[in-house]
Amino acid sequence: MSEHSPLDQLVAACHWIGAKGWAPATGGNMSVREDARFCLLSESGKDKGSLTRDDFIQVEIATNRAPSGRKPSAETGLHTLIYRLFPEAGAVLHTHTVNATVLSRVEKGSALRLAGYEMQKSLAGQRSHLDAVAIPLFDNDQDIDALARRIEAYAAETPFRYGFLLRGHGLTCWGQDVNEARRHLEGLEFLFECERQRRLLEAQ
Ligand SMILES: CSCCC(=O)C(=O)COP(=O)(O)O
Ligand SMILES: [Zn+2]
Repeated sequence: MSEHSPLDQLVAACHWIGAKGWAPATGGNMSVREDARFCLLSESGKDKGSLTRDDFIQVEIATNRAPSGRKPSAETGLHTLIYRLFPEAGAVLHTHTVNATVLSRVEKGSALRLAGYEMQKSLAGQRSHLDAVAIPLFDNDQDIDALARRIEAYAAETPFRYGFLLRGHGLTCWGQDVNEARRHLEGLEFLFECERQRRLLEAQ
C-alpha cells in the first residue's frame, strides 16, 4: 500500500470503512493532510464508501476555506481543529458505527475509559492492558464551530490522543498517516464492541 499516494491510501480507507458498514448512508467524513497549510477533505453529502480521488476538496487548515468553492464536509471544522491541535496528525477518519453511537449515549461521563484490554496496544504508544486510555466524549452539536471551540477548550485542560466521541453521533480519530488512522479506528471500534458487550453482560 505504501507505494500509493496518501490520497490513494485515504480513498482505499474510505472503501474499507464503507465495506465494514461504518459510514452508513452519507455518514462519516475523511481527510488527509497535504502540508502545514492544507488538507484534502471529503465532499459533503456523498456516500463515503464509494469516494474517488475527485471527491476530495482542498481546505485551508487555518480558515476552513476551500479555494475551489466546492463544499467540503459539514464537519470540516473538526478536521481542521485536529490538524491545528496535533501537528503530527496526518489523517483523520470520522465514522458512524453502532457501537460508537450507542456507547456514547450510555456513557454519561466526559470520557469513555478503556482498561484491561490487550487491544489497547493497537493505539500508538500503548504498551499494556494494565494502563487506561480515556477517549473524550462531547455532547453532539449541529453548530460545528461551537463544538470545535468546546473540544479546543477541553484539550487545553486535558491532553488526549487518538480520537474523541460525539454523543449519539460517532467517532473521530486520527493518526500520523492513513495507515495509523486506520489502525486506530479498527482498534477503537474493537474496544467499543468489547465494552458494549461487557456492559450488557454485566448488567444482567
Ligand atoms: C447522515 S450524515 C449527517 C452528517 C454527518 O454527521 C456526517 O458525518 C456526514 O457529513 P458530511 O457533510 O461530511 O457528508
Ligand atoms: Zn458525522
